[in-house]
Amino acid sequence: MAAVELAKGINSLEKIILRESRGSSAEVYLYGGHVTSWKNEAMSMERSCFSSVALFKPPKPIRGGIPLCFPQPSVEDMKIWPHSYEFRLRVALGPGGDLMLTSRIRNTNSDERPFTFTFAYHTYFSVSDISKCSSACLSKATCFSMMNFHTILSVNNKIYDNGDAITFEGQVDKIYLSTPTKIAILDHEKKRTLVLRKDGLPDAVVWNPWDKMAKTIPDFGDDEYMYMPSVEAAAIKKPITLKPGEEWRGRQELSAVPSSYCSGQLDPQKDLQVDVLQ
Ligand SMILES: O=P(O)(O)OC[C@H]1O[C@H](O)[C@H](O)[C@@H](O)[C@@H]1O
Repeated sequence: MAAVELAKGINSLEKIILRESRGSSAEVYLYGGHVTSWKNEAMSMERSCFSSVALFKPPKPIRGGIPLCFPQPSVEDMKIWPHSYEFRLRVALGPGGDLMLTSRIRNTNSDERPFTFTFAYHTYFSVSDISKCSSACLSKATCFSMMNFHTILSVNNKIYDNGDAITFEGQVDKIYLSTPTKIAILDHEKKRTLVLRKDGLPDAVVWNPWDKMAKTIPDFGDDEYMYMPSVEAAAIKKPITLKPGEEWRGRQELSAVPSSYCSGQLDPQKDLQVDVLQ
């Protein structure tokens, strides 16, 4: 049976647990509207993950899961972003265990002031150990002859290898502009594909601190960069401006499927129209 439960989480922070009738579940901390867990029991996999050393101590954000990157005014934040807004986050689990996040942000300034913001669903995915599996999977990954997992971008349900697929081989922090609405993360080790669909969020961020930077982040385990890359649906290049009363909507949907892509479904000749900022 589908169920929604309010429970105490780490450090007594309140969280909502969603359970879908076929066994999928998700957990959302009310602090930050932060999804910390998304599981699909049918496939016995954790789909998103949070750091083992994550702090659950406001006002610090929680490391991992799906932090919402948006001005979240504390008294200090209000000094640089002095606005009033209503933010409604809808978190839903679909019948197949898909996780759907819909954010609605409305300008509630009582004067005539518009405000401007950028936004991202800073999604940390749970993937296999890149360094441990790469050589084995190199030989298996006949479709792409890449390392054990990589990201490809797809257009209109057809999957295209971009010929220079994004691989995680070192520190990365890139913003891809005006990407297709669907991004797939292929994890050959786990033989599964994580699919991110987005709406209202034209850009995408790909981030992984890799080993050296990971050691400098207090709430990120030294080795966790190997298991939790971040691929984020975002609106960055063109900030969103809302006048009082106006509302913006940005949606991200995640699903997980067994990897079934093969070379016949790929067209390496197709180029993606993606600008890389850095
Ligand atoms: O440490 P955080 O504030 O959570 O940020 C972690 C990372 O998030 C994003 O992906 C940004 O593009 C990176 O520049 C940043 O380092």
